[in-house]
Amino acid sequence: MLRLPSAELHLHIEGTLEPELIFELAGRNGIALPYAGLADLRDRYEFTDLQSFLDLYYSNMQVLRTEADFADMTRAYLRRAAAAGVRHAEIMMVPQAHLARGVALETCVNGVASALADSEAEFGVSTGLIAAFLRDRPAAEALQVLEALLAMDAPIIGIDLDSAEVGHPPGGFTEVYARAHAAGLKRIAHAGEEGPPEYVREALDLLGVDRIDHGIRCMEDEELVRRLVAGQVPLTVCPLSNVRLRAVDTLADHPLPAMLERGLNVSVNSDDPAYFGGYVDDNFSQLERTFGFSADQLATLAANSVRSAFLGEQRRDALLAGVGHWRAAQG
Ligand code: HPA
Ligand SMILES: [Zn+2]
Repeated sequence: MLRLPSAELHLHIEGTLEPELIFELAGRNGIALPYAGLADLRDRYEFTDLQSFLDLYYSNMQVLRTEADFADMTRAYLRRAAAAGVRHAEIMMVPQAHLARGVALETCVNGVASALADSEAEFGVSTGLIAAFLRDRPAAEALQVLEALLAMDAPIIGIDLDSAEVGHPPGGFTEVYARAHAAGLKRIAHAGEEGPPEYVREALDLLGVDRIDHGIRCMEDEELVRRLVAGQVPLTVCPLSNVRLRAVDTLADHPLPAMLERGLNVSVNSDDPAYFGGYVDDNFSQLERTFGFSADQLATLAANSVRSAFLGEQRRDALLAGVGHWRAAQG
């Protein structure tokens, strides 16, 4: 069967480090991991909330040392994403987490960017790179890193804000977002994953975001839902992530069907696929199984992802035509 083509807009490249690659990179770099083996590492993928995931996620990043490590990780994701039907991927990386470990900005940026540069030819996946900043670190540090990225002419299309959400509202980062806007970058922020609807509103009003990552808690605020529908603000939803981080109890409790029903501009994304039980195709197939989504609903989700991507007109139209072709093939 033809794979549903889509754009993946919410993807942390460091969250694509599969256990096998973690061990391979640790071996290559002479790093002793605190796990008895692959099974022991996998056993730790039981999360109670966002923070319990972040602790393991930041710890595993220590295996990334060289440009080749970042490039290999990125290439492995692109290969897997292509198999999942992803035709365009906007990929986040988190420079501060690597700088804190003594890895140079050039090492991580150039490593990821080198794999992205070959992606369209190698995997048929067009790409964009997004720098994510840590909201639980000072905004001044984020601003400093943004300036360094601009100074090195890093090939980024936008910025994002991630990590521990509750207690770290978007409003603290207005200066960073204003600087990014002035530099011609797109603005994205995680909001409304664990944090309240008010954080979504702040991201819109104070940061001027073009897109919200997650945003699922908007459903608690009718006025906010109306505003998001009216503006067709893209919400990059990550269903399996929300289950694994206990933002929802089970997939059957996920608000995605209700969000679609309300006319919100929602797409399906994998977030940190190595940690959350699957890539975009896994998300789609579990949604289909749980909610019995129709071909029209699946095509709407895919078309939303393409329309919400920061793409040139030609590529966007080609990908939308692919979604139309998939829909027609479903009968
Ligand atoms: O889902 C997430 N939320 C916040 N920060 C993150 N960093 C990686 N994944 C996530
Ligand atoms: Zn995320």
